[in-house]
Amino acid sequence: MTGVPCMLMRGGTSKGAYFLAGDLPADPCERDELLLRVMGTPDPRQIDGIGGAHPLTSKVAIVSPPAAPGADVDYLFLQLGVEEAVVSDRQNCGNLLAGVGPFAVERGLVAAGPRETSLRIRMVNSQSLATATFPTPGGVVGYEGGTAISGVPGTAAPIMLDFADTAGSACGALLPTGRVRDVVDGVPVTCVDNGMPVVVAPASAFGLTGYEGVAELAADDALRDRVQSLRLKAGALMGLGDVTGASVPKTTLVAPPRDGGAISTRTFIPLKVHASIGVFGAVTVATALLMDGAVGHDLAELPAGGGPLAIEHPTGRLEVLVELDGTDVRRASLVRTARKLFDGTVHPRPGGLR
Ligand SMILES: O=C(O)/C=C(\CC(=O)C(=O)O)C(=O)O
Repeated sequence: MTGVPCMLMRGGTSKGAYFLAGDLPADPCERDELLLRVMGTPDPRQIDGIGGAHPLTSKVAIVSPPAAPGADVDYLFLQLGVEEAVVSDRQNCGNLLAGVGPFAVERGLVAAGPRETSLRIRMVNSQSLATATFPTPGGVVGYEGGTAISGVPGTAAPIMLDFADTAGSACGALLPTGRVRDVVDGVPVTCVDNGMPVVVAPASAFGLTGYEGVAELAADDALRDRVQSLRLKAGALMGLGDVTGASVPKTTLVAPPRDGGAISTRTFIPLKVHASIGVFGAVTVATALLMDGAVGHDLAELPAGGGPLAIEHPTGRLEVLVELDGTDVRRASLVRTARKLFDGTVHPRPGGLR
């Protein structure tokens, strides 16, 4: 194989390579090996590939016609390592999800509506459904618009994402330990999965304010070790087994809001500090905030009468609406943007990983 049709897109605050499943090897091992060569993994700079040398820019979306009724397209997300030759399908990515609808229209997998298009997307990683609604003026994807999202310069067309069945995406239950609060390594935590397995812990338990900058947190090796120890134990409690090399669970340190939002967050994915927060990460943290007794509930400023929660993060805020009925999730929704960066043929580095 010399070249593979590929579209590079920004999806929300991430960037990834989008492929039609039919353009990639059917065998998952062959496919993953090819994708590592496409991204330039393993290499801290990914200099011989199209990866951006960070987990948020070392991502792949694979889109295909639906394998079962109930969806318009299927979307498999793969997280590729940067320094390590690993490919993981153990988590969703709600940021790349934003680009899936536009990509499916661009590739002719689905017909666009005359003004906007609504697609049901099966997130194969968790077998859950998302509905994406985005502008398609004149039957073509409109990327331009007036919607700003924190962490991305400028504005673009809004992409509405709605979720109905994301609880227990990777762990099988919203509260995978069976409790709303646990104590791990002496730290009170809430282990929760509403689209992303997350360990929510108070920043104060780590001697932090929770408002530190990304560079400061990233330079703190002792903190990194404590986060790893916490997530290893919490991951086992959540039924995820040995998560040493896994991309989940994430850890989010929470503190009272200070910019008019619901909560302040600093998130580790799983050990690198996130410049903002993932989509499902934010949905999951917002879900915890709404539960009596959960870590974060007592620190949060919740809007009287419900409504969207603004999750503050190092580069702004992400607003998510989560509707709970006790510990049953009714729905979640939020807005993202996406942009086509290039469409062409990617030429992977020739075979052999090392
Ligand atoms: O947590 C991560 O690895 C980062 C993500 C994943 C994501 O989007 C999500 O949580 O839905 C991101 O910011 O893209």
